[in-house]
Amino acid sequence: MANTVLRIRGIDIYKEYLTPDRQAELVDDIRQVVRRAPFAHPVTPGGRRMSVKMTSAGRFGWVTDQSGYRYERRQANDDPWPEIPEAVLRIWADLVSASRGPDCCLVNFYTDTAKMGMHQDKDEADFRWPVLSISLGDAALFRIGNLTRGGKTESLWLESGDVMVMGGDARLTYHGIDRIRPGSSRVLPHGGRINLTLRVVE
Ligand SMILES: O=C(O)CCC(=O)C(=O)O
Ligand SMILES: [Fe+2]
Repeated sequence: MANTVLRIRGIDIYKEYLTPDRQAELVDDIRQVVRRAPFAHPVTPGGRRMSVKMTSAGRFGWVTDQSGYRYERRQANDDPWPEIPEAVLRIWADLVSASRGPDCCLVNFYTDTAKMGMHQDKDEADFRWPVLSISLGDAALFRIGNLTRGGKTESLWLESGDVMVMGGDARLTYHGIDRIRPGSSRVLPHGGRINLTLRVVE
């Protein structure tokens, strides 16, 4: 596979990092995760239902509801979150750290019309650890902003098999997903997009 690494505003984007076989394996693994931790539409602290469906794997899951954004050790039904699949951990070990694994794999599912507003990932305790993001399925228009809200932005399409690392000075860069390009991938048989973000929480 071609391994073009783009660097945009300090964010590393590994285009086509995952072969089609690895992408298919990850999709199967995520299907198992979702069986044990079903997707839900989270509600923001402001009371708005997010268009993206979410679930998590790992020691912590990221949740949001009227009482705020946070990490939880258990699902709403008190079950622990499923383990992060080995194939997912391998990507972190290869690109971030072989000695310290992530605590959370947030799983986002985007239907054709879902999007995610500009935000920072800042609910983690130690920003020296990057956030690693894996894209599967339909392409998504990813917008990269600045360390404070507003200002000029740049956008790029994240495609199935792309892996991104937001670390260092770019760890707290504002980012979001403007839109999905429906029908752009066959990796998910029923369409849509899965994004996995790996985070060190504690
Ligand atoms: O879907 C993406 O590529 C970005 C997801 C994201 O920013 C997040 O879950 O915090
Ligand atoms: Fe984010």
